[in-house]
Amino acid sequence: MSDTTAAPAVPLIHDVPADAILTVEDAAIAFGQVRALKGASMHARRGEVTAIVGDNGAGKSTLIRCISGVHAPDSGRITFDGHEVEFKTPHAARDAGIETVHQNLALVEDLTVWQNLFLNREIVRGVGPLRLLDRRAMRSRADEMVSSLAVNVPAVGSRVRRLSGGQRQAVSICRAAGFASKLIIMDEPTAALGVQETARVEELITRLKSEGHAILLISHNFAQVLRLSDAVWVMRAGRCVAGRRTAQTDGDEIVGLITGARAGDIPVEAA
Ligand SMILES: Nc1ncnc2c1ncn2[C@@H]1O[C@H](COP(=O)(O)OP(=O)(O)OP(=O)(O)O)[C@@H](O)[C@H]1O
Repeated sequence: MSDTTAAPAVPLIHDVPADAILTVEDAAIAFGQVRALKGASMHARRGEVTAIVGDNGAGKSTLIRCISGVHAPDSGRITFDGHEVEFKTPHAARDAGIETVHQNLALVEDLTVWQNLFLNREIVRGVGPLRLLDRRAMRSRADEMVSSLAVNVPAVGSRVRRLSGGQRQAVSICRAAGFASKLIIMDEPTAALGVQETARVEELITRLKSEGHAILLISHNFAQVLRLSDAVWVMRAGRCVAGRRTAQTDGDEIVGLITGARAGDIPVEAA
């Protein structure tokens, strides 16, 4: 069964469509006494924007940190691109094709756009023990990355500290998209942006989707979620309590699911 809105006939955690690139099943993690995830299950399909929404403290960031190798869940299972995975580090997740655009963007202010694009994945050249950074190759590849995504950044030689919030976000997204990523996770990508910059970043997200990237989007902005996403998962108190095709839901239902005014319908084990 491929429709997340349908009631499961058997007590599976949830039904997973054949084109899922990511599946999280029953992920749990505690930080001391705090059970941040209590058996969260969700999936994301290839070539779609999948949104995760929920109130503050619902577990959204923790869930994406488990997917992106920042935290190892205490229990549960994550399947990515057809394989069960246990990422020990963000680097391992990146190697598998999962890129994350964090809220703090992780850019170095005093470095240029191209240096940030290649941070920790520099191109080196040389023979034998003599290894040199290939600045020319990185600059030219950076130019290609920026122009292929048509992102609104000035020359790749500009220092990040001179860029606007939207331009920084674009650099960060460009970095995530530029390295053959299969899944791009974005945590509140427009929270700090103005109206026009938000529109540009949303265009960029739509373009990445049309190029085949799967995108996992955390956003508190319901209008944005309804505009951009194909599917939406609602988290409450450490669980994904409902999954919907976005076209089949609306803001009222989502708010009700977030607050608990509407019961969730994904079966979960007892607390
Ligand atoms: N490293 C940590 N140590 C202790 N508690 C944590 C840690 N990370 C998250 N938590 C707790 O886990 C719960 C879920 O937090 P999380 O940040 O995942 O929620 P969220 O849905 O992303 O919230 P927000 O929308 O406010 O960012 C919260 O109670 C939070 O305080």
